[in-house]
Amino acid sequence: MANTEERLRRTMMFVPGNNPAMIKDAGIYGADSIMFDLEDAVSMPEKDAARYLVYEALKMVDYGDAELVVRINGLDTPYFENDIKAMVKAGVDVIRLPKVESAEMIHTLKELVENAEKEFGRTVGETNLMAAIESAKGVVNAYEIASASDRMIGIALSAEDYTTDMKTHRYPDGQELLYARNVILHAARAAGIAAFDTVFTNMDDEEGFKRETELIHQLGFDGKSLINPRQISWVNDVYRPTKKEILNAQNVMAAIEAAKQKGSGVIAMNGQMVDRPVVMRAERVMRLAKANHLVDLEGNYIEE
Ligand SMILES: CC(=O)SCCNC(=O)CCNC(=O)[C@H](O)C(C)(C)COP(=O)(O)OP(=O)(O)OC[C@H]1O[C@@H](n2cnc3c(N)ncnc32)[C@H](O)[C@@H]1OP(=O)(O)O
Ligand SMILES: O=C([O-])CC(=O)C(=O)O
Ligand SMILES: [Mg+2]
Repeated sequence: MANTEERLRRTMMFVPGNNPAMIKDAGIYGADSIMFDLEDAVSMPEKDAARYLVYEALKMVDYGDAELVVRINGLDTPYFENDIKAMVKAGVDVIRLPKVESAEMIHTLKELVENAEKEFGRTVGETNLMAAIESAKGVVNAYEIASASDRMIGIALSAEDYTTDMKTHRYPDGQELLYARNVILHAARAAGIAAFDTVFTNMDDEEGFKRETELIHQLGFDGKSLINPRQISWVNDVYRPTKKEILNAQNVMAAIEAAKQKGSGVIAMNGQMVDRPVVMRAERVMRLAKANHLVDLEGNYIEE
């Protein structure tokens, strides 16, 4: 299973695959993952041009440390096979398949990706996969989808299509998404991969966006799909650990190190038991602290 703790994936920003200016500058905003879209942001007559544009960008543009994801067209379209070939040839990090409803769809994707890796001389196994779940059937089959391949790094809720399938729409309190969010989270965690929340389409509603992000952060999502660069800092604000959380994490790491010296995996700290799960949470806080430049290279808190 891919190790989802290797990298932070708080922000996965959609970039329309037919927009050269947005594609060129997509790296400057600091998204953890940049997701070029060949699917619903691109109209039918532009599919081939968008594929070519994204292929060239993947090969030519320096996006720094960002993870590079491409949302290809669905398996029910005439485009996905060419999408897979071009993106694998260009060396994309992750292929995101939309509208996934079964493990078989991931098996098909995996086979085509593997064939393309062989055809274009890439290392077999280097292309990671993820699935967007956009229907009732996808939610019901979330665990079999999440565990369908050891290339899977995550599953994402796609609430625009999902609420359409459910014959509802999106409400400010998100009640209509609660079941799907919980199922997707449990499926991802049970499979040992990442869980991503859906896009928030009103770009000017900072308050509503932050309310939704606080909810998905509380539930345990790794991050969120975004449509606009201004949403990146709003997510990072919610995911940024506080000074108190960082200092506590440092104390936990020091306490468990002291316990290890004495040959124990558990120790008491200020009346609280510190064991493996507490240490794993502390490690995640420290990763977030580093990503937010709140600690120096030795892990010491940097006072503002
Ligand atoms: C349901 C779904 O399937 S959602 C996924 C598919 N949808 C998408 O991919 C849409 C992604 N988002 C966008 O295309 C755009 O944000 C829009 C069209 C919604 C709004 O665009 P704008 O009105 O230009 O937004 P805004 O004024 O905030 O843009 C500010 C800057 O950020 C850039 N920008 C905006 N959105 C993006 C983006 N998603 N990726 C990269 N750059 C972006 C703009 O080009 C602009 O750059 P500039 O200052 O150099 O000119
Ligand atoms: O993945 C997303 O959040 C965007 C999307 O396709 C949807 O909501 O249907
Ligand atoms: Mg969709």
